[in-house]
Amino acid sequence: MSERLIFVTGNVNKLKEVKKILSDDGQPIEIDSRSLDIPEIQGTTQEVARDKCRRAAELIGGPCITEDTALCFTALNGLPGPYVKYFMESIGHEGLNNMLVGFPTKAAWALCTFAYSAGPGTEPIVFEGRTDGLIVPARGPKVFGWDAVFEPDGTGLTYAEMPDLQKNKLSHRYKALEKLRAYLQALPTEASTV
Ligand SMILES: O=c1nc[nH]c2c1ncn2[C@H]1C[C@H](O)[C@@H](COP(=O)(O)OP(=O)(O)OP(=O)(O)O)O1
Ligand SMILES: [Mg+2]
Repeated sequence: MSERLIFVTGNVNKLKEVKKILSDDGQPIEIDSRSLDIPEIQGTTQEVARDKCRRAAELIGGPCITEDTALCFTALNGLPGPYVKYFMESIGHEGLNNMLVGFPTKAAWALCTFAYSAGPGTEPIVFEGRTDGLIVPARGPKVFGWDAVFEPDGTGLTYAEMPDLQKNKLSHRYKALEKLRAYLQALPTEASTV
C-alpha cells in the first residue's frame, strides 16, 4: 500500500479543518500529519510558505505539504500578515481590535498559503486562498486563533460563530485547498499517493 501525503503542522485546529475539507468535498484525499514546529522566516507570505515547506521536506525526507495563514489589515497595508501568530499570543483578540482604533477601515483579509514539495531539494509550489472580511470585537467560542474577531463579508457571523461546515465552504483555507486538490489530482498516480 502506498504511503499518504504528509501535512507538516504544529496546529491541531488547522489539521482538523484540512482533514475535513479534503475528505468531504469532491474526490477524497487522505493525509497523514507530522507535528513539527518549524522556524518561520520573515518576508512575503509566499517566501515564508516556500521556506517552511523546504525545511519540512528536508526534515521528513520526502514529499509533504505545509500551510501558512496570514491575517492582513487593509489599514496597515497587509500587516500583521504572516506574523499574526505572535500578535495573537501577545495582545490577543482585544489587541487586534485596538490596533485598528483611529483607522477609517476595519477591513481585513485572511490569506492561506499551502505549499507542496515533491521532496528534499525540489522547489515548493504554492496555492493561495483569500477571504475578505472585517475585524470585529470577539464573538463566538475562542477555540481557534483569531476566528472570533474575523467576520467574512456578507455573512454577519464571525468564523467562530459559524458551524464548521459553513466556515469550511468559504474560508481562506478551503479556497487554497481546492487549488491544491486540483494540482494533486492531476499528478501521475504514483506521485499523488506517495
Ligand atoms: O482559520 C483560522 N482561524 C483563526 N485563526 C487561525 C486560522 N488559521 C490559522 N490561525 C492562526 C494560528 C496562528 O496563530 C496563526 C497562523 O500562524 P501559522 O504559522 O500559519 O500557524 P501555526 O504556527 O499555528 O501552525 P504551523 O505549524 O502549521 O505553522 O493564525
Ligand atoms: Mg507556524
